[in-house]
Amino acid sequence: MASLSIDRVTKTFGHQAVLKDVSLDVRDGEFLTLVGASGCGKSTVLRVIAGLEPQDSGSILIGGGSVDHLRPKQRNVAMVFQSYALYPHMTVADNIAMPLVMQRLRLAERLPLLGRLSPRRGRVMAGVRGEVEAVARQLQIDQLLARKPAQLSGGQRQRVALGRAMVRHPQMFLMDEPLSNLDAKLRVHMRAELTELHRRLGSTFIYVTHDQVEAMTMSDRVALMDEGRIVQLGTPNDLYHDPLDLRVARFIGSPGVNVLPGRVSASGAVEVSGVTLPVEIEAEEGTSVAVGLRPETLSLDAHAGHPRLAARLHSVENLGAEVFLRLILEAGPSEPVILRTALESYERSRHHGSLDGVIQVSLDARRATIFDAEGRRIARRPVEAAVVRLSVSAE
Ligand SMILES: Nc1ncnc2c1ncn2[C@@H]1O[C@H](COP(=O)(O)OP(=O)(O)OP(=O)(O)O)[C@@H](O)[C@H]1O
Repeated sequence: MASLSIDRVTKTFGHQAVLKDVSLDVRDGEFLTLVGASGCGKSTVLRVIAGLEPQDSGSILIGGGSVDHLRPKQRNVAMVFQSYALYPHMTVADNIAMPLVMQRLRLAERLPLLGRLSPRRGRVMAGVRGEVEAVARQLQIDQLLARKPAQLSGGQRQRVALGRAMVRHPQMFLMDEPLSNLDAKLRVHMRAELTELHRRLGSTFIYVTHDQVEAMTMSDRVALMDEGRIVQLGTPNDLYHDPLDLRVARFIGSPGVNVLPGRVSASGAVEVSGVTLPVEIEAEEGTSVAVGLRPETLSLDAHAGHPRLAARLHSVENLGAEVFLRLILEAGPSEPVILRTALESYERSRHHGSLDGVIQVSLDARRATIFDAEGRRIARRPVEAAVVRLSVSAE
């Protein structure tokens, strides 16, 4: 177990700057996920931590000490890949044992015939077998130890790859899209298994994925990367509810955030799609802004103090417990916005015929996030709070 500190790391391939001044502190025992679109540099960060790729500048510290001068083996970190990288001709037991065999037997002792002559080999291998069995029991693959990888399911193969990483008791686990070869159902199952494994081992996990659901469901904290930089580092809740950049708002969440063009009024309020949001932001009158509205901030039911947008129903996606409605705003962009609601609310509105013709959609402005033309979040405070503050200071 160890903490990790990445300090102003840069990396260039040819003329392409792939990592641009990346800094990141990961706590001992933390599950931290690097998430971002393909090519943003996530795997390169992992490879630099592992020592598989030297950085151009900056420093990597594991457990408080620099590892810049250490070779991959000496860093005592284990990497788990999407392609399980198992040896097809070896049994599960031999695959898991491999790192220990390489560590503990000399070259001659590893040779099939010559090795048998070594008096040490039997003792070492008995110990290795015990450790392999213990790890296999933890991963519930102990009944598969005699099989070859071809005789395993995808999920079982991934567990063997995890076992091979665990058996070394590394300081930290580096995982590069380990679930992306699995089908959707198994991925959901393995997400829960990995979270549980992390809890049991108490080790530091650095996990790379382009799947925001994996990042949101498994991690203590998430670092969202774009074009070689970390755009935001925070808890899943921070990234979802409090994105500091429009790229974060757009990347996190499914269905995605609605983004509407808005304009700052004379009072500092935001006008969007024909309504004025009861918020006050720190921007000049006339400034163009982008208003981020998560699908659950829109509602079919009227709420006191919530502005209402006029819209027409475009299409309905019923998931059983909840329903996504695609709506075209009467005063807004031509592409639909998405409203997420409980089935009962949808059924009620449908029953009352209020989904026919023009629908009044209420909007919870307190949960809207507002961004400037560069996509940076603009600070805001609710008007009600501002009014209270003004009246207090006037007394
Ligand atoms: N060894 C290399 N030589 C040249 N370019 C490389 C090398 N490794 C990575 N790159 C480039 O660096 C960029 C970042 O790659 P990286 O694999 O870190 O991205 P990623 O975010 O992990 O993407 P993905 O999700 O597709 O794996 C890409 O444009 C890639 O083509």
